[in-house]
Amino acid sequence: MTCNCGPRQTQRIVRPPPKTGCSCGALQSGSQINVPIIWVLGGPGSGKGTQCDKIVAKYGFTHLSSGDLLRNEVSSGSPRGQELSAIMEKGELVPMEVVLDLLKEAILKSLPNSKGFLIDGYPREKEQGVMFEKNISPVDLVLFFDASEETLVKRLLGRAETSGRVDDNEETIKKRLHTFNTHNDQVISQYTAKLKRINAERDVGAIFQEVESYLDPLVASK
Ligand SMILES: Nc1ncnc2c1ncn2[C@@H]1O[C@H](COP(=O)(O)OP(=O)(O)O)[C@@H](O)[C@H]1O
Ligand SMILES: [Mg+2]
Repeated sequence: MTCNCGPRQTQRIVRPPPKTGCSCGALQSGSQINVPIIWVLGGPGSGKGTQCDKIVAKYGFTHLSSGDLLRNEVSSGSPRGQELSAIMEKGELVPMEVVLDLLKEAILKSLPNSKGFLIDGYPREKEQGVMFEKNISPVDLVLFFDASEETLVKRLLGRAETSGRVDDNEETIKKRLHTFNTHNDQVISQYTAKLKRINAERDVGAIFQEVESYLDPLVASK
């Protein structure tokens, strides 16, 4: 017996067109991003937050930390926040869609007034980077703060004394470092010309000088 409804597999997913002229489908609102987008990468404790604060002070960029967005969701007490909390306490990565949604919402909210975006601690996995560029915007620059495991542990244990973060304890730190090391090489290997590998063992000021040498030309060219 033949059936004329056609095999289910052939059903197409039709994406709605973006509301404005952009054919790449980035950002559902149709808003174009014409300010710099910078990913800030590095192991936990490598100084991403510290450098982002200095970048914000000089360039007025919007700093979005995926970790902070997630921690805000946790402290909102929503059911999604409770699930996230359990994952983060284990030092594991939360589902990709959740982080991407939170970032997208935050970018859209700040877009009208932003001079640029620092995306701190994202992407953690190769696929997260692919999804970001597909769904939000291409990245302009990838800053990678490179420090040894020994330095990272030392700084995080220092931060633990004041941060109150549930994941700043020795056992979770080790798991976070393991998670980071497992994924990071794959993430950064995707980017060649845009990737700036910065020696993060130095003092805060020396590191920032190098950061400025990448951001000044970028800002001038946008
Ligand atoms: N270049 C540096 N030298 C020494 N300590 C640093 C440096 N950068 C950051 N720190 C300290 O290390 C800890 C982790 O820094 P943070 O910026 O929170 O890292 P991340 O955001 O990458 O996890 C903080 O206590 C911070 O003050
Ligand atoms: Mg941080």
